[in-house]
Amino acid sequence: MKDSGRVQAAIDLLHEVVLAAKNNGAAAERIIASYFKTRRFIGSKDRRYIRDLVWDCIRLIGERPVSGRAAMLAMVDAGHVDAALFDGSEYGPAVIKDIEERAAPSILSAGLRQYFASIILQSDNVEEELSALLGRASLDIRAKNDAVIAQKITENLEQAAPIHNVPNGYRLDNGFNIIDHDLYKNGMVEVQDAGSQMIAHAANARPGMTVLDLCAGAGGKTLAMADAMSEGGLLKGRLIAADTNRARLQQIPDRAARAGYENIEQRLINPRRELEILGDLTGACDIVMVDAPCSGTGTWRRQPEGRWRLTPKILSQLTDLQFYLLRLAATLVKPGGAIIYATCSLLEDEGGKQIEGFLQSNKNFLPEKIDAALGRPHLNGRILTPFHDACDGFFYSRLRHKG
Ligand SMILES: C[S@@+](CC[C@H](N)C(=O)[O-])C[C@H]1O[C@@H](n2cnc3c(N)ncnc32)[C@H](O)[C@@H]1O
Repeated sequence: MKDSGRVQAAIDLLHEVVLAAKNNGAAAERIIASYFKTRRFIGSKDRRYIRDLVWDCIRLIGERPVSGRAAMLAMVDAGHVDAALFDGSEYGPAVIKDIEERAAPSILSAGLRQYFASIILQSDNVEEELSALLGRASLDIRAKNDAVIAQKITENLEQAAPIHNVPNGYRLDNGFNIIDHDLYKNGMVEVQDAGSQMIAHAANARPGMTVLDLCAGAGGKTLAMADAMSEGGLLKGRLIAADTNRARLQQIPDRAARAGYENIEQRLINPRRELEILGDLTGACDIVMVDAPCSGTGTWRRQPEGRWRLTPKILSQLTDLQFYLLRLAATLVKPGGAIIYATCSLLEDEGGKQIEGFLQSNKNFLPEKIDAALGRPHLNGRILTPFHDACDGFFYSRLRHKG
């Protein structure tokens, strides 16, 4: 493939990503994968070139561009792509006109910046904090809490470096193929970002408890809590994974079986009718984990096109849902029990402000200090950021029912 053809292919892909961002469509990663799946004739070198160009371009532009071509013109303006490649050839992009709409480079839109947590906006390193949101994500794994497994990792996975201040957390080079490693296949390690691991820790789940993971997804935090609830390799107590998304929930049995936990309950719930399925747990849970749907501003390292999706309307729908889920959790937790609220977002509305609002209208709950060496305390909870903590960005809080 000529370079001009590669640039046009990247423009086509970017255009699909722009439309998906506008219409709440598929993630960029999925779009790129399916593009190449239907074009098997594109060789591996060309694929890599096109893929890198698309990701570099997405990272460069903070605000949704009008088109794939406008996005690529920003790459030209920034000196990353040679204007001569817009050569009007059969497979190449049309020659650049004097007046053409082009995107502008930025980390994020000016309108979005104001929503970030005050601890970031008022920090001496605000620019570094914001640029780190688009940095390269690491590949983190969580090992089962077991001295024998720790020894096996030292012996058989010498590439894994223990993550400072994250118990049982290890970091690998990004491209490392952990999925085919025996330690993964045998359920001794799971892929999980260090930040997510810290949130599961904060739940402080123990054997014998009744624990509900209300937004369990594919079970990342459920499995970490199963480990904390196990004795002699067996899960003791009740661990219930609930979610409104069937496809995500269906991934839990295989993952749980690999980790050796057969008795995790799964419940598919209907949005706004959750108590039809969860009613029996009313006032019965020692811990309710609310890992709520959010804007994902803390995970832009993995999904940088998330910046092109977020609108004030979407943010407001998300904060409404988060508040609703917090109130729902309050009815499910037992007197003396705790809610762990988390979002992979660094926006105040989805973090500290959300908890403030909840505590104002739920006088039965008190925020609890979280013992953790990673992150910083912030507004009745803790905040983790890619710049400060080298993990995805999160806000999390622990709320104790007064009993
Ligand atoms: C941040 S993700 C959870 C990630 C998961 N806890 C993990 O550690 O991998 C949020 C989840 O909330 C789910 N969700 C959305 N609306 C919900 C509702 N009304 N009740 C429960 N879960 C909901 C979504 O389907 C999504 O899987």
